[in-house]
Amino acid sequence: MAQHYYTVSWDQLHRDSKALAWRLIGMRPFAGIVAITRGGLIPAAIVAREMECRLIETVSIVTYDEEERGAPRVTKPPAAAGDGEGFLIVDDLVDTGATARVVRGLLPRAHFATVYAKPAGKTMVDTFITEVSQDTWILFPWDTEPQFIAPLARSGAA
Ligand SMILES: O=P(O)(O)OC[C@H]1O[C@H](OP(=O)(O)OP(=O)(O)O)[C@H](O)[C@@H]1O
Ligand SMILES: Nc1nc2[nH]cnc2c(=O)[nH]1
Ligand SMILES: [Mg+2]
Repeated sequence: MAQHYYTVSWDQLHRDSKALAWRLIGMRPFAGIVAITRGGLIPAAIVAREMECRLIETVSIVTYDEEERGAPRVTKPPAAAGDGEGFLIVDDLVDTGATARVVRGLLPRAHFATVYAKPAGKTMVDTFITEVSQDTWILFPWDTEPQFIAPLARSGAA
């Protein structure tokens, strides 16, 4: 179980994904983007919009069940990205790097970008925006919803 949680709002995800696009835009024109589903879908859409890229491919890979890690399982390989030459891979985050290792094996020549990164996996990606500690679990807006919190005075703090 994670020691800390880092909650990312829709606004923040949009800002951080745009920052990723800023970082990538000068690198080279990419022929297309490969989104790693599901987590990479929304960051990939934001990056694609900023880079005016209209060719989006997907690779589907399942590594976690909530916070429980398993062996990465490819449920749909990328169909039209060859060996990755000229393509940009986008995922929401790299944690241990296990998912990235498998996708790099499928698309060895692609540029790999994530919005968030943890220390154990960050060397697996070429570009990322924000680093969090290894014992932090990132909570994305699609995994959360606002809820009522009791006033401090009722919590025994006063
Ligand atoms: O670096 P790793 O330790 O491999 O972890 C990173 C991967 O884990 C999450 O995917 P997940 O397997 O939860 O599937 P999802 O994208 O469908 O939520 C996340 O979206 C990354 O793809
Ligand atoms: N939502 C989420 N999925 C993950 N998969 C691997 N690490 C994480 C994380 O920190 N947050
Ligand atoms: Mg994922």
